[in-house]
Amino acid sequence: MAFFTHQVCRGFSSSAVRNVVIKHVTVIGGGQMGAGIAQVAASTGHSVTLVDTNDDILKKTVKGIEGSLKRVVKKKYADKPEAGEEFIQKVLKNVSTSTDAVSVVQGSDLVIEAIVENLKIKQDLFSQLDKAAPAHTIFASNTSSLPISDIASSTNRLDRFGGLHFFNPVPMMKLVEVIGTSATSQETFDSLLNFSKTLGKTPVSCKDTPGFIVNRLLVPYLLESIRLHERGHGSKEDIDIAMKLGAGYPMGPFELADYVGLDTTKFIIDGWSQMEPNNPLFAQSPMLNKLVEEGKLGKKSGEGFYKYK
Ligand SMILES: CC(=O)CC(=O)SCCNC(=O)CCNC(=O)[C@H](O)C(C)(C)COP(=O)(O)OP(=O)(O)OC[C@H]1O[C@@H](n2cnc3c(N)ncnc32)[C@H](O)[C@@H]1OP(=O)(O)O
Ligand SMILES: NC(=O)C1=CN([C@@H]2O[C@H](COP(=O)(O)OP(=O)(O)OC[C@H]3O[C@@H](n4cnc5c(N)ncnc54)[C@H](O)[C@@H]3O)[C@@H](O)[C@H]2O)C=CC1
Repeated sequence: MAFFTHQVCRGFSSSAVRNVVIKHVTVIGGGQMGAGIAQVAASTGHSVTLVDTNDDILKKTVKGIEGSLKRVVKKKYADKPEAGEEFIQKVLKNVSTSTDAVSVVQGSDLVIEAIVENLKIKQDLFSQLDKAAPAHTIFASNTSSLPISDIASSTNRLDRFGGLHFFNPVPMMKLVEVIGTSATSQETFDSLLNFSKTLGKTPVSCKDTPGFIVNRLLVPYLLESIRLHERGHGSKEDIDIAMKLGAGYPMGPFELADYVGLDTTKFIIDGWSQMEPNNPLFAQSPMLNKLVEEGKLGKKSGEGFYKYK
């Protein structure tokens, strides 16, 4: 259920929106990001419905959340294993699953989309949800690289649409980028900022520009690392060691690209190179393209630049 503060809604089309205190969250996409977002929301007392395309994926996602929670409690409840187990069960009770996004959004204050990085697929999803969700429900995309305004254009709730960009692995990474478009209402933006804080994260405000802040800097760096290797100027192992020990990064660029997912990395650079074909920062990488074509998508598929068990 939603609760509203009694503020005046300034100059936006919706009559239904005030600052929404978010209690029930629908997370769409149970992959790496959706699982992490659902886990963190459920751990901070929100009731969460997690949606994916089939029950096998959802079972795997919930198992993954349980595994991640075990890692969290191992540290947090090191001296009190029973309290740790109790915490895990409490969190898991806050999570339900569904393969029918349209039916579950009816009870949601916030929908966070974390499906494949493809504009048309995201637009199709939101267009359907827009017809089913209550007026007060805020929609947010976790897109890495697509304009939020383009995704939102498939709906009639432009004032109640924003970006919530989390980082991988969500349980560990403290940042959330909150993105407002020119049509996002102040009330929606504030609700998203407040929600990020209730998750224990630190939000930063971003404009709806390509890659927001982090990815606009990070993705060209990842691609330039791959190009450096393609030019024969360093092995991937040496480049990874160099950036960890020479620049203090927790992962080298090849480890990180594998961790993010090579398909997602390629989706990002494909979109930007189409938008600005002459920008050398957004140039394609034959090596990245080949790996994705071979289904080597990084850690999640068992092989990318490196092999994983
Ligand atoms: C593409 C986009 O749109 C945006 C993005 O997300 S870009 C990617 C941003 N992310 C990064 O840059 C990540 C960089 N890497 C790191 O910060 C770290 O390597 C890391 C936090 C992922 C792992 O830390 P690490 O010290 O290198 O490795 P590791 O020993 O496995 O983990 C340390 C602890 O982190 C915690 N941890 C790591 N992953 C976890 C997870 N998924 N769930 C819960 N806990 C986790 C655990 O407590 C773990 O301790 P245990 O080994 O006892 O389980
Ligand atoms: N991987 C990363 O490091 C980050 C990714 N992102 C963004 O988050 C989104 C998801 O990325 P990942 O979790 O890495 O992808 P992923 O490939 O791990 O998971 C995507 C999930 O969405 C599901 N899905 C696809 N279409 C669907 C639909 N129509 N309805 C319901 N479920 C559907 C898939 O079955 C899959 O389980 C992308 O937009 C990506 O750009 C954002 C931050 C970091």
